[in-house]
Amino acid sequence: MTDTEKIQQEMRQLEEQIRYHNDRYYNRDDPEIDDYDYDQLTQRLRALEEEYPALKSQDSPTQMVGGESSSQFEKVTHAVKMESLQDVFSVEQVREFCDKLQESYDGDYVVEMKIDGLSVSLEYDGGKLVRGSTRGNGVVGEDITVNLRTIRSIPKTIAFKGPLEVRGEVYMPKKVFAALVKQQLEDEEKPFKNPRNAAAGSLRQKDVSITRARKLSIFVFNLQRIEGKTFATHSQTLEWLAEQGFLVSPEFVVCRNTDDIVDRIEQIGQLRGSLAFDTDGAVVKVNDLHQREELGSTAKCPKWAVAYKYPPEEKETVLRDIEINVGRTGALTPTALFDPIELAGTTVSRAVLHNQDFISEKEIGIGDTIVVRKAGEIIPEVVAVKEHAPDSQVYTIPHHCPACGTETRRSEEESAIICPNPDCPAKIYRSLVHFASRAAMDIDGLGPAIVKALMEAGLVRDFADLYGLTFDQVLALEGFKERAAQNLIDAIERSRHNDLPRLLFGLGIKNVGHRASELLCERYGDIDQLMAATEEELSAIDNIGDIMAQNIVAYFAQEKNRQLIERLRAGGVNTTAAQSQKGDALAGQKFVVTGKLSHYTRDEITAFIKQNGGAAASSVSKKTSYVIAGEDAGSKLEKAQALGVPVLSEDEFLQMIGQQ
Ligand SMILES: NC(=O)c1ccc[n+]([C@@H]2O[C@H](COP(=O)([O-])OP(=O)(O)OC[C@H]3O[C@@H](n4cnc5c(N)ncnc54)[C@H](O)[C@@H]3O)[C@@H](O)[C@H]2O)c1
Ligand SMILES: [Zn+2]
Repeated sequence: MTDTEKIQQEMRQLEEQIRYHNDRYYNRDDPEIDDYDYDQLTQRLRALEEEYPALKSQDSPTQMVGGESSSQFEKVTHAVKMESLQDVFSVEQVREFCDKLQESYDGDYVVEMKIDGLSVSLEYDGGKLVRGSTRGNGVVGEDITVNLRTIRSIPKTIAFKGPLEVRGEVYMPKKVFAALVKQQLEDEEKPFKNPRNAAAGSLRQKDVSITRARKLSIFVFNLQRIEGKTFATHSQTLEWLAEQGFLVSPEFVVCRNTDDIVDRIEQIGQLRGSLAFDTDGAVVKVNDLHQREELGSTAKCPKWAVAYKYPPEEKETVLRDIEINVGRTGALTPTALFDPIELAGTTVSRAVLHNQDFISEKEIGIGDTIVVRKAGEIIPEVVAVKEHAPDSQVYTIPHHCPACGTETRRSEEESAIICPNPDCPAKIYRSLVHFASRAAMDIDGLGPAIVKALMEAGLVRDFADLYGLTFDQVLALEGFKERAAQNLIDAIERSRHNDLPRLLFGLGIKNVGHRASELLCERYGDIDQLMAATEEELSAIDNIGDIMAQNIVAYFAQEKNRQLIERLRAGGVNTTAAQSQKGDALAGQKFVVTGKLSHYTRDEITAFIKQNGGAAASSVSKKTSYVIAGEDAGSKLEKAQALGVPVLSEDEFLQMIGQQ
């Protein structure tokens, strides 16, 4: 291979890697690598493209903004392109940027915090919020108005009555993120990696109640478009937007020269750990709006701004021990315990080591000096071994389960070491904790410590045993007074009446999360129907994959599990679903409900649509199959008539689904 060919090959490989990570990050909200490592890839590709312009691909990912819009949402074409930012990784590069600008510009700059969230556009007209959308690929984004309406810090009405579009960053406060991850770990769900992905995953949701529960917030950082008013500088627009009720870029500072800019970047760097939100950099912007126009943009970024990215903080410490925990599925997970260090504003002394491959690859041994990194709010991770201890050996996960002594084995599919014993007390313990957790059966007061006590007293060996517990048995446990014992018995009693998705999730069938449980229960009215379902039937349901279908069938094929279900039923636990789907009569059809209805509320009608396999949208388009119009239906009805979309009365719709 010639040198040129080698470079070309490297470039194509980098493009492919970057595209893969873009998809995980933007489209699936589930990145595999952290931003720092991702930025290394793009920097390398950009450097090669600059050096060898002839080898650069037409559609190189360095020229593209963000991701694709999901077909789950209506598309929105942005009136003003939502650009990305050119980023730099050293203060020298910030100076270069300013020096170059100052050849033609001698005005002020604004330095802002770069909030690590998700970019959105908000459009107002007549003083009302009329539409909100994601950035998407910068030109076409997704209509997420209903989701954005759940965010309290987004004003729904403003004093200004003209057309207005602003751009802001939706984020999840650090505290909310920490609580969410804690809950996800308790429920043994895959936790979000950082607040940015949590915000994106919460916002791009079909189920608006999830968005609402996630307590997102926003900072508005740009005036995209306005009619009937003009401004001279960016800082004036931010001040005016604040008067209109927007939360604008926090503590933005106007700087006169490069030294002030650099000082401010350093100050923000100091502040980052103590802020209530996650930041991944500082943005330097030309303040003069006329100058911005003059400077214009590249294919992807404005030329009047630059984003400085802070390096992730890394520290050295000594690895003192490795703790092994046996999870619900039997996987032995190793956790590093090291001398406490301060990282990104918090004290850390633990980091997950994932699996044996991770440990072997990095040659991690107890006593070694290790490097630990934490980028913003990201869970701390061991980057490398800095120095091996003199007698250090690469750690191996034990060959026997620390909880039951059974010989462990390697599960290739998860590259995990697992305890194969179905009666392993550690597994039972974790399953019971999961079963009782908030997202599952929600048995208040049945936390890890009580589960342990019940197991040690020999009272509980599986879920069904919980429903045979008596007041006297609980009272006899150490530390239980009458009141507490009664509360626990009452909470167990309440859980008998839970809807089926909770029970299903609580069973802990591999890969069957909270959402999947709901989907399954919409399709199957009770557990017997679900138990009778075949793999083909299950995997035909939207969002239920082949593997999940296999796991469900395998779970119910086991005699032991079938008996467990019978015993739960005998213990009075509800096994029917309240919200089961009646059919798929409306499959593939899209409805818009408008006006005042007489028999049902709009939400109820929407629920009927969904139960029958249809989809409900908030705005009428050519793709709308029917508009269901009640009394006083306004503009949506007019639009339907203009587009020739069929209009149904409430009664007609109810007849259609066999309700009348
Ligand atoms: N880990 C991964 O796999 C992966 C994959 C793709 C992208 N990424 C990360 O995503 C980023 C690239 O994404 P990008 O194109 O959105 O660029 P960017 O995040 O570097 O910068 C642009 C964004 O900054 C936001 N922003 C926040 N505060 C702002 C402020 N005060 N003023 C102006 N803008 C502000 C805007 O929403 C804008 O969209 C990089 O940090 C990269 O590391 C990571
Ligand atoms: Zn075991």
